[in-house]
Amino acid sequence: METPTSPAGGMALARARQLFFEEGAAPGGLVHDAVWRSWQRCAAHGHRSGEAMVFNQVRRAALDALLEQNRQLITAAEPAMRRLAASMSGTGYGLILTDSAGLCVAAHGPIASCGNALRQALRPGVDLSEQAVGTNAMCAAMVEARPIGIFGAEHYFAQNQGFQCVAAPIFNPDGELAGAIDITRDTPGPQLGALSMMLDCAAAIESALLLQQPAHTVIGLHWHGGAAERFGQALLAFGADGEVLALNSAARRLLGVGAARAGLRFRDLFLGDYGGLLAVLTAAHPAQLTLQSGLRIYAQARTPARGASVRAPAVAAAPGPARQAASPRPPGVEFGDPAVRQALGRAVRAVNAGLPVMILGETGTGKEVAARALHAASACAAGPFVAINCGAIPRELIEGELFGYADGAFTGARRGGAKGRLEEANGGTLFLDEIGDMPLDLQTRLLRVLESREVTRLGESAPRKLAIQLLSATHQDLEALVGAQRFRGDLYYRLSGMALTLPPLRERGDLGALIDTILEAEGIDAARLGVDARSALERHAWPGNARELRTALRFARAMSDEGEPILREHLPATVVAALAAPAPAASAIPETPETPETPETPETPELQPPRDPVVKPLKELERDSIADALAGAGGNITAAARRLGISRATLHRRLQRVAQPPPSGAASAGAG
Ligand SMILES: Nc1ncnc2c1ncn2[C@@H]1O[C@H](COP(=O)(O)OP(=O)(O)OP(=O)(O)O)[C@@H](O)[C@H]1O
Repeated sequence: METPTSPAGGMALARARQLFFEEGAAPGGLVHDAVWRSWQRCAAHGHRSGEAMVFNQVRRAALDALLEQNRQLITAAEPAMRRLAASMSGTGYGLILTDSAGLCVAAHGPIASCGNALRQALRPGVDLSEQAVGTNAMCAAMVEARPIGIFGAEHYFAQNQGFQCVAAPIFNPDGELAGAIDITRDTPGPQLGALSMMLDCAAAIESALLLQQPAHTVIGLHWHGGAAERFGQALLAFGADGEVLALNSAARRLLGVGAARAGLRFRDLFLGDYGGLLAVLTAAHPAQLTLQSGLRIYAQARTPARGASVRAPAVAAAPGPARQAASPRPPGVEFGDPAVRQALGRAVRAVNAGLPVMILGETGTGKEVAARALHAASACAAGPFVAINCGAIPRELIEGELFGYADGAFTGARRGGAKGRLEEANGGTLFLDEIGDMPLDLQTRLLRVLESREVTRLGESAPRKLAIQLLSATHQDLEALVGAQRFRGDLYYRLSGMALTLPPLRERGDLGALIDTILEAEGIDAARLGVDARSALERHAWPGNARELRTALRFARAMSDEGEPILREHLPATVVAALAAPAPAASAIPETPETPETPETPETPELQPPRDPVVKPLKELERDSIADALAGAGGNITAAARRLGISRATLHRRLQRVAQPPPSGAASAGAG
């Protein structure tokens, strides 16, 4: 009688009800103990078995709040519920997801074929707690922390005795009760399959809940290295230093970990260290791990559904967790696109949880802008923001620049030594831009610093403590670089606690708002932008992304008279060229005949060899702006790049280009 997953015998149950409800006596072994305990709780609420009960739904405003509070659970349950709904179709079963208080937060059901009572229960917002509707499977399963079936007369209220229900509890990655999943019908009959389906469904929801959490690595565990598909079941999420961030129930069972896991680390569970696991972990092949008991088990990298894994740098624009962190929006920056806003909000949460965030995106998508915004929205906002462009520092200077040096460490070393950029970032954020360009030997050194959280200056032996928040960015495919052994896999894992992917401008939905924001930031009155010019901007594909847009608006300002309208002809040729390209429809006539015909849109917004007269001022303008910026910054490349709103690497590239003679046959535009 201890496993209430099948109904107690009819005679025994009738006698149990008589004993409990009429004689006030214990039903002994005539009913499952879990059912009896539930009856006792219902009696303690003051209910009588024969009284009329109703399925009450919370009010509209409370329903919205309830669904919002449980968004993470609902989102995690949605795929499994959809699949189950398909296999239940035509069977008379309904499917209910409740929160931990027994309130229905999602339901699927055969509305047409089921009876009125079940129809009433199958609505989000209905209070299905024991206090409201008496003994039921979801509440019993949550109280007993195991799957339970409640059949017919096991229900406390006589009115509910037509129900047959089976439920399994759902625990969140902290081991706390999140809710229950339940399958119910109002016709008698065998319950074959219901229990196992609820168990599997609860496990799938728990895994989905875990995969919603930002984590450095999520691994799937199993005791044998055979069937790869089983690696999804016991999941374990680690932070960047091997701290256990989350486990699902299957992992708790496998590892014998209870709800409390504060301070639990990789080495408390396994022999060896976390870095060792990272070195061998792949999604394709099981890696062997040894438990502290000496037993061997197998681990594989899991690719989470969204955003939070080392193996999945892409951040999908899927609905996020219930408690969204506010997306940062510093002045002069536009993150109006919902996918970008959501991804940034998640990244703020990751940063504040101590996870390093790797920002991915094409050139000019705003990776540095995003890094600064994350810093400004983080708990370290009061500390320094130190950006290092790993591709721009000359090879021979990089070590000293990053790690600092002691007095007399090398010829020309500053007296008294100097702090490196890493030390400068202490208490704040270190932003490693163009991380894919970092030389391999420095990657090794950087990895050591990040793991030990200590830095040793060149020529010194005593390490200094470092407390930094880590952000990095690249436009390269780092996984491919790891595959080609040009980037260390362990450093990649160390840096990508969460990947934040910035979409290219052509895929963003906030181009109009971004144009206005940049106009304002550049001090250009938005009213000056003519309709034709705006529509040209809106139709351009922006291969150079936000940077190209900013440059185009600066160009338009330079080409137009102060206070006069900005027209299409004031825009760079590359932008209006898009309009001159053949339209898919019959007519390829440009909107304004005076627009000069320009060649097809070049791949990058940067200067192409001058091919028509309109390109000439652009190149001259670039050379002049660079010269101005360098003059204003006293010749300092970093400061000049900052003035121009470009990275140091880009400035180096552009300096080289403007210094080059024009290609033969081209107009002598701007080569200085
Ligand atoms: N969200 C935004 N709102 C306003 N301006 C933006 C935004 N994103 C980028 N920009 C502008 O675009 C330019 C390029 O931004 P940023 O340097 O951050 O790009 P990036 O992706 O780091 O480029 P790269 O890969 O070449 O280093 C800057 O002038 C910046 O001000």
